Amino acid sequence: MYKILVSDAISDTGLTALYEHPNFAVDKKPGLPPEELKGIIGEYDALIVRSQTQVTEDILENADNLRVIARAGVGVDNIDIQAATKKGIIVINAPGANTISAAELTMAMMLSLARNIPAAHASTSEGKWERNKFKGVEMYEKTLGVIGMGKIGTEVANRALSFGMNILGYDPYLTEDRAHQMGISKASLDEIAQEADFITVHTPLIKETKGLINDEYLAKTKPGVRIINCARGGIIDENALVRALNSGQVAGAAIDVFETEPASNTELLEHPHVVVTPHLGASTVEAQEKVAHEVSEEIIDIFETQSIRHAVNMPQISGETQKKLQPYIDLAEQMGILAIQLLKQAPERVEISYAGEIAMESTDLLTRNILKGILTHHLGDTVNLINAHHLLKDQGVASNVSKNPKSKGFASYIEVTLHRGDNKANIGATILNGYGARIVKMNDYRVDVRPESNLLYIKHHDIPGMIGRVGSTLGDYDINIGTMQVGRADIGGEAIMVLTLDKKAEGDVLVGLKALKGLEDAQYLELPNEKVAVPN
Ligand SMILES: NC(=O)C1=CN([C@@H]2O[C@H](COP(=O)(O)OP(=O)(O)OC[C@H]3O[C@@H](n4cnc5c(N)ncnc54)[C@H](O)[C@@H]3O)[C@@H](O)[C@H]2O)C=CC1
Ligand SMILES: O=C(O)C(=O)COP(=O)(O)O
Repeated sequence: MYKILVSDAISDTGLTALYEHPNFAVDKKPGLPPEELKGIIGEYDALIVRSQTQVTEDILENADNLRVIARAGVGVDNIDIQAATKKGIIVINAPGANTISAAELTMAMMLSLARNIPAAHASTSEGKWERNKFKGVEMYEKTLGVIGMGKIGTEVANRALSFGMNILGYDPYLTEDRAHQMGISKASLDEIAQEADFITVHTPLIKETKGLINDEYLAKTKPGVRIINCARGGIIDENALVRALNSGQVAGAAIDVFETEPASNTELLEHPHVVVTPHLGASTVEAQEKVAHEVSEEIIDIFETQSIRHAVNMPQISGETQKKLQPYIDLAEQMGILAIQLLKQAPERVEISYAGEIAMESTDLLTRNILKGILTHHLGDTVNLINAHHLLKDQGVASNVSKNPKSKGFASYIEVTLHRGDNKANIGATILNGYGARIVKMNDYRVDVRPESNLLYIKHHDIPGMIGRVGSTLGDYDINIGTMQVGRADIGGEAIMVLTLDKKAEGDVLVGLKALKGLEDAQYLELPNEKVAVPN
């Protein structure tokens, strides 16, 4: 039974899949003080939050069983991702599920600003009739600057186009082509400052966007500009905004999100030209059901089938790339497992190279699988795909990944080399069309071995009778040989043998082999059964 803690107000309807699943038990405890959360987090396998719960490093210190933190929404700035990654905890979110709601709130805020609706409402409900005081402006033919043309920014731009606005979009990923297709203009931040009558921000809160709209930027804006923030508090410097509102440089601002929440900057909150809401962008029936439903389904998938779709601390790969990488995923981990056994000690340096078609794909997931295979040997089950890079660095191991789209004879080829001092071990592998995974290089010798559960690696001198002696020794121990491969550099020189066996070859068997004339070393290499694909 997996225990799930829901620590913010999340839609029960959206959580139905978890409530009804026999393998999951859900505890709903919204509004827990941090110390209480820290006290109980150790009991849980997954945590579901919105923006309120602050998932800090301190709280995660006690999260010994936690495998997943799910953000029922988009922004993950309330979660210490680095601390979660270090502990191997997957952080997922529900991108897209609240896009429409956030875009619609942005339009509502823009209209409220343009037509002074909240102030007019307050005055009218007090019995006043101040028709002149609340004269507004049209949005038609005005210029809207959209900073951050992601999912929400795009929906806002589309809606604003239908109001007859000219749209200037700024986003590091916005291309001329896409802007053209959408019927908007790609612009710089400065161009937006100079030309926009309304500016709305839709970026995440990250180092680059913190204080993006500050005194300096506001000084460059068109006098009388109106500013909207339905993204994250902190993208706009609140005190700078108050100064610009007081000077009249900014005619009005509509703010849904604040530097600290609940909001406490009274100068901003009480300003007559400001419209404020308490972080309501995603607060609709539809968005709340969708975000809760999405994270519930994904949590079930992660625990039941190990499939992850929206991890924030894992490489995001497209379905197409996933299909291409799939055959290599198990092979990558097998290569790591074999390479570390071959090296017989912890590596100081890991080199991974991708050649051919595979080098043209996004290979981070494969690298993580290789590193997981290597690190698990000494660090055990604490290693997973999330923390593999981190743990490698923590262990002081240098790593280098190189990619060369030119292949070395195979359509795709991966090589892993581990170094420690003068010692080195390497494994090269490929997927042969129609034949599956093959190890084609071991310690610089060419071989052709299917990765199977029981492998025997033998270093010997290239002298007559070697194969026979090894075969009969294994026979003495009742060990059947599946396949046998011999590789040698020069006739009569050093050589290797790689055998696939029907069972383990440990202890006495290795002692017996090592006693054979001409045999230098014998190593049993094991691949856990569950990591070995059914032979084809
Ligand atoms: N008020 C609310 O309740 C809600 C707020 N949000 C917030 O809205 C924001 C946007 O969400 P989505 O559109 O879903 O995310 P998204 O990831 O689809 O879009 C974000 C865009 O910002 C761009 N960006 C990053 N750095 C930038 C920079 N320095 N300058 C310009 N653009 C930059 C990215 O390239 C990306 O296209 C997030 O901060 C999210 O947390 C989302 C939902 C509800
Ligand atoms: O999804 C987001 O980024 C939001 O800001 C929504 O926050 P909430 O889930 O309403 O606390």
